[in-house]
Amino acid sequence: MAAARKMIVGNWKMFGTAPMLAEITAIAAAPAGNAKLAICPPFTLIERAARAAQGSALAIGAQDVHAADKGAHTGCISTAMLIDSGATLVIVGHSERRADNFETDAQVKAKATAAVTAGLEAIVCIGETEAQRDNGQTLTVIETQLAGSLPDAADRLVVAYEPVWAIGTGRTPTEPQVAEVHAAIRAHLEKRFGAPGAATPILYGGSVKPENAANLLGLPNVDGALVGGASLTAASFLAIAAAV
Ligand SMILES: O=C[C@H](O)COP(=O)(O)O
Repeated sequence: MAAARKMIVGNWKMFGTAPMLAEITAIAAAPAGNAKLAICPPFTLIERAARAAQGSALAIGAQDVHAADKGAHTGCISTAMLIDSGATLVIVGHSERRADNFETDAQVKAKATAAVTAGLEAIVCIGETEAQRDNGQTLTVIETQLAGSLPDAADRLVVAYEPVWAIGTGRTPTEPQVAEVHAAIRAHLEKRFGAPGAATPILYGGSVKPENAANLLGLPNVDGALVGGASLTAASFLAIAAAV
C-alpha cells in the first residue's frame, strides 16, 4: 500500500488563459485537507500559476517535457525550463500524446527519466483502449507499457492508470476493473523496485467527478486521481479533494 496522503492532480490540457488563474488562487486558498493537490496548466500559465500558488500547499506541474537538456528542438520545453517556471511535477505519456504512436514507450521512459533526474515528480500515464479491453488484452497492455515507459528507479515516480475509453466520456470502469488493474500495477512496481515500488503512488484517471470520487479513491491501491474536465473549476476540483 502506498501514499499516506492521496494525491489529486488536475490536468487542464489545452484549456486556460489568464482569467483561469482565479481558479488556481481559489484552490491555493482552500484548506489543504488530507490530500496533496496539484494543477498542471498549459505551459503558458505555469509561471503565473506558481506565483498564484506561492506559499500554499498547491503544487504546479506541466503536461509534457522534452527528454533532452537543451538543443535544437523547436517548440519544446526542457526540465530546467519547467523548474525555472516553478513547476515541481510533470505528466508524461498521456494517451492524448501517445495516440497513433506519436509518443512511444521508449520516448515516455526518456522523458520520465529526464524529469526525475532533474528533481521533478514524473506522473507516467498508461491505459488500454476500448478495443484492447474488449479483446481481453488490458493486463498485457498495462504490463507492456509499464515495462517500457517507467524510469529505472522509483524515485519521484507516480503512475497514473487512465483507460483511454474513460477519458472525457463520462464512462468509468467498474470498481472491480479498477481494482484489478491497480493491483497488477502494484505487483509490477513491487517486483521491479522492491519497497520503493510498494510506496509509489498509483493514480486513477478517466471521468473522475465529485460524484464518483469517494468510491474510486476508496479502492485498494488507488492513491489518488488524475482529473481532466472536473479540474477546470476550483469548485469541482476541491469537491473531489474533499472526497479523500
Ligand atoms: O489527465 C486526465 C485524464 O485524461 C482524465 O480526463 P477526464 O477527467 O476529463 O476524463
